[in-house]
Amino acid sequence: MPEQQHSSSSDQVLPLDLKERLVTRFVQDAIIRAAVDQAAFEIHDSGVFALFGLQFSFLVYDADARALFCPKDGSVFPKPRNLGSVDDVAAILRAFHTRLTTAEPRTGVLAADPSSTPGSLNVHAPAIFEAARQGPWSTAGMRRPMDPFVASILPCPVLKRLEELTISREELAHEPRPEAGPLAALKHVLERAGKDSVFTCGGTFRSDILQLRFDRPDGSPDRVTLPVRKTMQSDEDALDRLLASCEPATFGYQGQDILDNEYRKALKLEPSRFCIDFHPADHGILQTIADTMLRLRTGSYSLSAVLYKLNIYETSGRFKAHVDTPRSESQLASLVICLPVEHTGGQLAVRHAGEEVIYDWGQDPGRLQWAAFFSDCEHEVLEVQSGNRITLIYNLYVVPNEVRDQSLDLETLPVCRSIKSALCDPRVLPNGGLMGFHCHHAYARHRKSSSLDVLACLKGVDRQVFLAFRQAGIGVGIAPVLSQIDMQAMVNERLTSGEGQDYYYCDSDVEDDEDQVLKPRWSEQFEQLLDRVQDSPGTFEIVYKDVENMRGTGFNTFEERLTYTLYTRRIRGLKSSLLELDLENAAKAGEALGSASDRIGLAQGCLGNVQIPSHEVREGDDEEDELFEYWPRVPGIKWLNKQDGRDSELAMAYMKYGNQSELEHHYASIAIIARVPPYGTAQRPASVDVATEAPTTSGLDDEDMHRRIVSDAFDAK
Ligand SMILES: O=C(O)CCC(=O)C(=O)O
Ligand SMILES: [Fe+2]
Repeated sequence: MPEQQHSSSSDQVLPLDLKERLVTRFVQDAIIRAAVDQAAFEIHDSGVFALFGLQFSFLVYDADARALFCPKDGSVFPKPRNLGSVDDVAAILRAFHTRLTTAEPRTGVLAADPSSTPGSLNVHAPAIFEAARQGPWSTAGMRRPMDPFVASILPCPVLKRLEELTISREELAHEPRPEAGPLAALKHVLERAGKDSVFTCGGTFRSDILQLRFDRPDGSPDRVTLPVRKTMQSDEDALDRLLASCEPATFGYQGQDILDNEYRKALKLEPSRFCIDFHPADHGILQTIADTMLRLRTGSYSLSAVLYKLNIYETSGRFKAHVDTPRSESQLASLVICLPVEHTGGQLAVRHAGEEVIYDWGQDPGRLQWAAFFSDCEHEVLEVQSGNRITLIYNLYVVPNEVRDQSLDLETLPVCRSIKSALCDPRVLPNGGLMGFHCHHAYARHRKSSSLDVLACLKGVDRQVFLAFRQAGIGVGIAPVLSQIDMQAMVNERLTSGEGQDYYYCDSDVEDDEDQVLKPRWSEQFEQLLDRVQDSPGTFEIVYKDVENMRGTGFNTFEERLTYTLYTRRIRGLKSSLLELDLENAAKAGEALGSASDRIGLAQGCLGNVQIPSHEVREGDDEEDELFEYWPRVPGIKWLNKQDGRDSELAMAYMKYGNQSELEHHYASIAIIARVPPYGTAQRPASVDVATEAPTTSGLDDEDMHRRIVSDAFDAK
């Protein structure tokens, strides 16, 4: 947004006493937390807030002067550079206050006039305005009543945004101190990129008159013209006949089709029983989705839309929170097109990682309106208040045209720059090793086999991370992981069931083969393991540290934590798949996932059907040896983020509430694993200039290097 709009003549001028109140209160309470690259916010009981902009050369800090992240150069430093004390902050805020003159009427953002702010506090409101505009937002969930005046000048979008971004004093007190060290900046960028990544987008357009043809229950053809002309009784009658031709819509609950009006009150028509003279590709919708949600240009892939259902929600219709059942591994997103039929209510809420976007289509019944979202995102149709909400549902599949994303300018992505600069840092994995990133999205997997083209299907920030490593010439693959909740459940189960269960092999192929099923008794097992581990001190330290690091994660005893570590290492270590990964190109990466799936198995849904490569167990081998081989020698993967956020979503538990009962495909949590060569070797980037050409992969062909990295990774010294 151009800057001159901040001070447009329609802006409201704040009364002085409010300004005083705002600022006095604010300064008194000045615990201002560094935000990332857009704004820092603070809301107080009175609804007072402040915004700080993009151009901070320093960051405001709390009284404890914790480590800060500086968005300008990505550095993280333990103490503020430019600020001495809270008083300094207060002085700057006072200067800001004198210039706090306007409220942008549409967004309600209070703005300082950028031209008159002191250089040290160069508030760049456009970015803030942009963030605030990204609505629509709802005020649901507001924690505190707003000052009435502030409320009157702040429409919902900003309230919601501020509410989301606000960090209360209490929360701040409990926040872990920001991590220092060479990877801190990268971790921060990744965290933010995950939060900022677009998981849904929508739009609206005026369409021609549409003809929706459908089969009546007796099979005879019929049709309705849209938009329904209010004055035409024949249109209304046709709509009634359409309603009468639909069936009640079920939903999938734990593998069964359930009809439950409390959960889903809707009518549906199968695509075999209707057709419409409209296709989303004709209106540029697919292109917009590809541009916005994938940020990749065409050429490397296409999106294809396959009509899935027609849904009708009459008054009081709804569909509570669910995650769409994936129809194939290449299903990337779901598209909802709202047909021009009058209704109110029935908003579509789409959620991911704590963010929510609401589409309210009742306002403009003359237009076609649409929303797309990544299929692993939870969504919900709120209750329809009046009229009929009629939607077409499409599944969006990705169809790769060629393997590489040649058209992507990676240097435009902060994630790519940060990964590159971390790789150039000699302190980061100086001897090489594995670096891991837990994907923000879940991915559809086929239960039995996988032919997934990983790159084509990666979503949002996950895609950026994968590409960034590859662009830097680093071998990178993906691996299935179990969620912490799954692990917790499994660990508890194992610990409480006296008899060990078939926990090493749950693969139905090997289930019946008694010889291949290990049935340890945990305590003895642990003791033996510990003995073994303690014999090799280097290894023990690594493992012990990992186990200890899990304090506070819900695993209370050492034994629980060790069990967890054992599991996760066995899954995440992925010894055999990583050894065989040859991931210079995406096609191979696709294969690698497939083979990883065959050999390692997957954490399936929330119940964690853990499989261990059956071919790895040679008959007659000592079980202890097997165990030892899998576990203690695998040193830790350097994780760039925590595996969090998704556990609380329905994504992993969609098998509880899907839009369909069939479970051929399921969502799996996956991680991106990069094999980082030792610092100083030719295969490791040494300069932060991000190459814009296609990556050189010659380094990765170096067999010796490959072996060395892998053996470094697995044979702890
Ligand atoms: O009709 C809608 O807006 C969404 C329907 C939906 O989520 C589904 O059919 O799975
Ligand atoms: Fe759905």
